[in-house]
Amino acid sequence: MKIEDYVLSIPDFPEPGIVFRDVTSILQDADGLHLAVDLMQEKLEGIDFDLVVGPESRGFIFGVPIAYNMHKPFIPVRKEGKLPRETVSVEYELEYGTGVLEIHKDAIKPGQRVVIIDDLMATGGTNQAIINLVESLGATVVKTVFLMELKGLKGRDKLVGYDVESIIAYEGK
Ligand SMILES: O=P(O)(O)OC[C@H]1O[C@H](OP(=O)(O)OP(=O)(O)O)[C@H](O)[C@@H]1O
Ligand SMILES: Nc1ncnc2[nH]cnc12
Repeated sequence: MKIEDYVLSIPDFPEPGIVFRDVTSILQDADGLHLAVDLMQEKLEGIDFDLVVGPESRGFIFGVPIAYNMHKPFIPVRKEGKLPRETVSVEYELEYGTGVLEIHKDAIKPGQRVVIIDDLMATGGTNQAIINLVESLGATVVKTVFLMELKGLKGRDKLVGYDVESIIAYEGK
């Protein structure tokens, strides 16, 4: 089976007009999970990087196995108020809502080369916010790998000049 065959699309979730691309339908199949991690990890072959950053919560699902396989640290980006030590934070907008993302200040050092892993790009707001966090700590984002991308939401317009790849690209929203 191809990776896109594992994804169930749920209309009008979590609100009318959104077609939800359900990553859990990949995860609940052992072959789907392997294929997703392997295909995303392949996109990092030949890339020189120091650590993987992934956002709560679906970014954790793929970020951790890829970091583990490639023997790199994994740095979580979390929603407001969850991290126990000193953080830097940024406001961001989502396809449905707004919020604040935070990262531990001591987790990334100036000059480090960072890869961002997440399940899906919608508006690109989350990725842009993570780039802001990483750059505010003096580090560089060398690549982002998404499993899925909703091209109709034009997230790449926010990420001009950055190396962004996805495994499955949906034409619409
Ligand atoms: O490109 P964007 O418009 O920023 O949207 C994409 C983000 O939205 C989803 O996470 P969400 O914030 O819904 O949190 P979750 O992973 O905990 O469900 C998804 O996992 C991405 O991180
Ligand atoms: N349409 C969508 N499907 C799955 N996750 C999302 N996160 C933001 N938009 C989404």
